[in-house]
Amino acid sequence: MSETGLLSIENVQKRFGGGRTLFGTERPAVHAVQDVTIHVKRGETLGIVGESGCGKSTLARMLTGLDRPTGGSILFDGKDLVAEASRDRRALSRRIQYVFQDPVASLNPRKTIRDILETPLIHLLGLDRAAQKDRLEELMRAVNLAPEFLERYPHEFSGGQAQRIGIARALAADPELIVLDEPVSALDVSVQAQVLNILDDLKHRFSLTYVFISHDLSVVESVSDRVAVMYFGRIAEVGPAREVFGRPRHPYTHLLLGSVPSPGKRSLAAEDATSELPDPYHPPPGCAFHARCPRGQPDCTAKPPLPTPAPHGLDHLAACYHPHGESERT
Ligand SMILES: Nc1ncnc2c1ncn2[C@@H]1O[C@H](COP(=O)(O)OP(=O)(O)OP(=O)(O)O)[C@@H](O)[C@H]1O
Repeated sequence: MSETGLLSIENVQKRFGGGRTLFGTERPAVHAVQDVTIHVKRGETLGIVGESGCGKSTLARMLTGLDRPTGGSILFDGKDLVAEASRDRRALSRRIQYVFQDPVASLNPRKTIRDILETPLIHLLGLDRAAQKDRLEELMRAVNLAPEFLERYPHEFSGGQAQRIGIARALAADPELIVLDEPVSALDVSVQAQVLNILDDLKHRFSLTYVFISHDLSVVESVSDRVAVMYFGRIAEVGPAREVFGRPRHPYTHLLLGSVPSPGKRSLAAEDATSELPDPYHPPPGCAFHARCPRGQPDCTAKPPLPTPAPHGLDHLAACYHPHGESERT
């Protein structure tokens, strides 16, 4: 794996609402993403995990230029992503692609698979007819679908096949980075494994970098080189996957891992832990996890803790005043 940084997310914020109405009253604001800093190397898979409403999709949309941050910066290959998106949206779409959660809904029902896959080949890559034909066949082979399927419509496919088409569409642009937002959550477990295998194969074959978003801990653990655990819009913990899962430092990560129903089945853990999420319009002072935290102390309510490196490694950070220590490995 190359050590070159491809994506630098620096103190990124996204606020929805806020400001004042025409009559001068304050509009309520939600801070969907706050002070998020993550670096992704070329060839790496960054997993982002957290329960519903923690800001995962908002972050994903900012990474693909669909939403603008209200603060901080996102550098893609050294260049400001927001500026690139407004200067040449098409060039950015070529390099960064997005795969959606709902495979069937994300495909235009009135278009054949050929039309769907040709669009990026023509509009983003400008390929001629002969090159399009070769590339279409290559894309179908890459996602294990027979070329005959090109003439069919999305509703004729199962969820797993439709997601493979969604992946082929992302791949058609010949991107460097693919942001996968809950790409297997809508699929049966047996089908999830097929899609994950294809993603792994494609990543190596086409030297891709992935940002893989999921509430499913076991999926994130199986695909990620690094993992960011999000809570209430912020990074609770980030580090190499084996460290975050092997010796979690943040009490929230412990809670997620501890609510695992049975060995090897972590799929519901994030959802199981969704009790008492703070009100996003009235965030608590200090650490947002404090009220649920078994290690909470009075100092936790002063101000939000900053991500701090672990004694065992500078690349394993936890935003906690009282993190679990080296001796408490799970
Ligand atoms: N367009 C919007 N306007 C106002 N608030 C929004 C908007 N989009 C998201 N939010 C709020 O921002 C917060 C983060 O939402 P987001 O969808 O990013 O979370 P998520 O982790 O992806 O959740 P899920 O898995 O349910 O999609 C939530 O409180 C949500 O209600």
